[in-house]
Amino acid sequence: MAQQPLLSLPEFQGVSTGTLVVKEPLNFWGGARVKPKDTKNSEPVYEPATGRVLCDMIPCGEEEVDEAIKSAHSAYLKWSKLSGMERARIMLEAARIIRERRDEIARAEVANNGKSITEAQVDIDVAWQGIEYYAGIAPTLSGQHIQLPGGSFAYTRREPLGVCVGIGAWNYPFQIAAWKSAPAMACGNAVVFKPSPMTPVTAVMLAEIYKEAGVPDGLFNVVQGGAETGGLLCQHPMVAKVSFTGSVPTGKKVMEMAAKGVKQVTLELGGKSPLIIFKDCELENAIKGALMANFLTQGEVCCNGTRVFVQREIMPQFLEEVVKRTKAIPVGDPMCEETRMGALISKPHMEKVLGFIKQAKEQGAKVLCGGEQFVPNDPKLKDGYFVLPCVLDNCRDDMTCVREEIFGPVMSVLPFETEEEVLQRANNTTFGLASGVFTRDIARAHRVAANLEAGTCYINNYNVGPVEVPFGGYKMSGFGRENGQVTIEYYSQLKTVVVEMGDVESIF
Ligand SMILES: NC(=O)C1=CN([C@@H]2O[C@H](COP(=O)(O)OP(=O)(O)OC[C@H]3O[C@@H](n4cnc5c(N)ncnc54)[C@H](O)[C@@H]3O)[C@@H](O)[C@H]2O)C=CC1
Ligand SMILES: C[N+](C)(C)CCCC(=O)O
Repeated sequence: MAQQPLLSLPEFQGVSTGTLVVKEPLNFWGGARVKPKDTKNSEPVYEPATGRVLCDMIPCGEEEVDEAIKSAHSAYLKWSKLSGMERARIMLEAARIIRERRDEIARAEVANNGKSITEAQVDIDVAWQGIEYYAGIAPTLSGQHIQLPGGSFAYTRREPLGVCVGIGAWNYPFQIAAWKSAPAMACGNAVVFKPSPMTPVTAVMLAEIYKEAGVPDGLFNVVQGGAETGGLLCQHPMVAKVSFTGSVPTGKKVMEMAAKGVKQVTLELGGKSPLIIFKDCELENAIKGALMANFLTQGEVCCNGTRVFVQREIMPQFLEEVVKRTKAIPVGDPMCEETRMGALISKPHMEKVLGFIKQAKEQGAKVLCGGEQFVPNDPKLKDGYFVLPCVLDNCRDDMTCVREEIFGPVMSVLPFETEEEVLQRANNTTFGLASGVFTRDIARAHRVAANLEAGTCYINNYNVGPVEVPFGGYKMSGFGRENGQVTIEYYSQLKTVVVEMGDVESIF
């Protein structure tokens, strides 16, 4: 039965805040959208900017997860036989279609996630760039030839793993689906992706685009659901690998479940990253860097530099300027081009973030700006989950706002005196996702980068994420990498073939 592609439905065109209603099924396997079998556990999905119900998320059960995985496996058998050039051609076509439909996808993302359209467009660009990048790598995958005595030799083959599961978070729904599927597919794997139950809308768009580009049916599948569905995926015997983005506690559970089946795991977990600003920095850039490190996607970014260490001598100028610019961030309707900060993902999450700010005040922090719920004048936004971006002064290292991941628009500022002291304080955390340093002293910049315990260190910038560059954590922020050439290692395995050219020399 021919299905109309979801993207061509009128409901996805010219979407503005408060207008999108998604009725189509959001599961996808065997090359088509699939209606859920049992709707009894359905959960409402909200539009963060309005608090309105956007659609229902109907979780997949055991039978459906099994169907999706089997469909992935049959596609894997075909896809893995193609040459890298053949896979690349299809992936490049998918990247092209995403570019062409950037606006529709970005609008759907904004309706479901609440981030500003300006940011969502960049996210979609980064998604197609990831697919394009791994399309470029696919034809280069190769093994090694090793000469042995007597004319014998060995060679290695870089082979796919099989069916890979991706489990995504709600902060970058489309981009995470692309970042996980692109390297997996370039290596010849098939993918079953489960988005966060709060952002089920855009992953199925990616599935339809891959289909349109020409992947075999079943190569990229979407199953909706929460913890239970995620658990079924991690424990399924036909799954070879799980790549997870989310919180540390859930990451641990995923790792435990995967361990039972000796499945490979990539974990992209949370952070509480330090950004260190020395007095010899170019202050204008450091201020811009601090804003970029804290306020993208309403602060809901795993690698945000939320502990901003500022050398004492420049603290007054830094605070004055950062507060002025934070107050000037236009918060409101995320579909408007001028908006720079939209709504948090959910009401409970907004309350959690406001709770962190309240606790920070109780522990002695001073709110220099923001930190309150915001109700825009536009009546359709009155039930949205908006929080004004917040700068906290008088912070100490032992405060909850400095130790725990808030995942909201909250910057904690901490003074420091010396390089040695700030390095020790910056590393005094169980997380290790990212870090940043602003200084004009080249030697200091590289010394600090070498001594920070984090998977990424930005020198004189923050939160730039080119797809050519590996991204991932140290310590409890996870392991494995996304993006960059190295990620091929995490989606493939090496087979050694040993070839005897003479007779077998047996000792028996
Ligand atoms: N590192 C990052 O990028 C992110 C970090 N977070 C942090 O996590 C907090 C909670 O956010 P959540 O979305 O609830 O994160 P979460 O870690 O609970 O969920 C992430 C994904 O894992 C799935 N999941 C949940 N339990 C599972 C289980 N037992 N087995 C398999 N899959 C499971 C979820 O359905 C979702 O798709 C946030 O407030 C934030 O601090 C959240 C999202 C992204
Ligand atoms: C795109 N960038 C670099 C801001 C962060 C993406 C990582 C994430 O939070 O999932």
